[in-house]
Amino acid sequence: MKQWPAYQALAEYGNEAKQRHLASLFTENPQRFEQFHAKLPGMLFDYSKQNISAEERNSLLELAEQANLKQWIDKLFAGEKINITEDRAAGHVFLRDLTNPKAEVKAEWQKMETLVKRIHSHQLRGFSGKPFTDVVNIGVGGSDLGPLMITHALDDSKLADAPDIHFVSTLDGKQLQSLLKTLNAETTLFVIASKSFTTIDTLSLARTAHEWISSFSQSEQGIKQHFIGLSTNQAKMDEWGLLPDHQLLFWDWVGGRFSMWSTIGLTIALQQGMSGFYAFLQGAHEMDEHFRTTPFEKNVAVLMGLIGIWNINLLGLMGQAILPYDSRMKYLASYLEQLEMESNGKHVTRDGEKVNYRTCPILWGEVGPNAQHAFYQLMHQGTERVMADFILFAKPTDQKPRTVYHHNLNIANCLAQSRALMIGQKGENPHKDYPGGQVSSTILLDTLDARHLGMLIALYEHKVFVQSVIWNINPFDQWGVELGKKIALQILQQIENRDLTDLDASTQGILTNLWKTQNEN
Ligand SMILES: O=P(O)(O)OC[C@H]1O[C@](O)(CO)[C@@H](O)[C@@H]1O
Repeated sequence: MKQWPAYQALAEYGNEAKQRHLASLFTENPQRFEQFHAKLPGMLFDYSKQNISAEERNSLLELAEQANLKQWIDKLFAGEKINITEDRAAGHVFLRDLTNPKAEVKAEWQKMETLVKRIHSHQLRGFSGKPFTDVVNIGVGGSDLGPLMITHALDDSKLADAPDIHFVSTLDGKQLQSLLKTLNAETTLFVIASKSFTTIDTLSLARTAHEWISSFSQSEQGIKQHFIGLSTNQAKMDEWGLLPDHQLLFWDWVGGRFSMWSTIGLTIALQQGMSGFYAFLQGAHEMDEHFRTTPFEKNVAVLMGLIGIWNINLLGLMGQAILPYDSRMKYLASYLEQLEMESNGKHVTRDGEKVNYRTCPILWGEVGPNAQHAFYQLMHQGTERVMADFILFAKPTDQKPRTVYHHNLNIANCLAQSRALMIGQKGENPHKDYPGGQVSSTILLDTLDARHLGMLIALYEHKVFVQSVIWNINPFDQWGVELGKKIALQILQQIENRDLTDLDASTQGILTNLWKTQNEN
């Protein structure tokens, strides 16, 4: 990044920008909103509350040109193998192009549609002949967080004949244990979602679910009706014993954290119907087209990515808050934590050189109105300078007076917080001083529905991609998660054998005390 000529100008601008107060940009320029927002149908992106001037933005746009961003976008959409460490394309964008689907994708959509119909019409039934009322998605990371977020957000518009959808992911087994207490085995269908179909978290839970169903039925064929698999690994699904028409495939060119656009989105289709799932894909495709074809200065994803670069690399901000002002977006922050930090949490360039600049910031977040009563104190008066994304939906869910009142109250709070963080206020004593100057962007979507959610998530995916290009890192692999998994398997064996050999003193000490406590009970 630092080799590009535009970076030198940016470094100087950055030092100047650190000296000014964000609020002064508004007093100096009444046209600031006009000049620092971008729009596309259904979405407005306001970045006027970022500490950036028009010249600084121009230099960022030049940096994008010099880093060959346009060529990288073309490579992404051409399906080139840009995930070099795994020798794969990153093809999630192809899943969303419904007018021009790949043959293998079309075939799988058809299979998914058939399965959804069989479940909705009660053709598919459990071991005792009863239809399914509940579906439990067993998966983790990308095989959990996307569908969890979307089905939670869209629960109000669930189809009348849709089953209730539940999610379990944690290998401690507690989530599954307490969920099973509320379910009827005769009417519960499990979806085993795993790109690799080797993840121990998912397979251990799937085995527990299988034991649970088996404790109610002796019929092998009947038990098989209760399980569906979603994976790229057909052989492993066969080995597990899944029926062929209970297997939905996707492909290695779909990354785990980009997989809810594939058959991993089955629970979304079960809740919203295939038309709802396609609306979700369509929204994402609209964002893909915007990203692919819009000049950089009006391109929301490019601007969002570049503003992140400005904040992180030139202004030194390392915390990114995600603040949706709608409780239906409860899981957005968890989802984006994986999307951004698993993608861009890298310390070497595509060529394997150690970077000499910062990459992905630390993301955290919460539904805005709750976060106001939790961590906003730090943002208003702490010592950390952070950046925030406020996400707001324009339309209330209905026109009932109480609904409209709550909606307006919510909007007022969102706007009050971004304004207070920006302008600050001098207090009667230092304890009541608000320094202000905390930067934010606001994403205003027309309404919360499948299409707009598709647009929002694709926007963040492309922002991540833009930043990866500027940082010259590969956002599509995740080698960092492997070491812990490997060590966990070794330690599990050592726990089972009560063996402390070659473990560090801390691990030995914890295990010794843990075993002692277990023996006491
Ligand atoms: O879908 P799988 O193969 O079970 O993997 C689950 C998750 O595990 C990870 O590999 C990280 O451990 C994620 O990238 C992925 O989304």
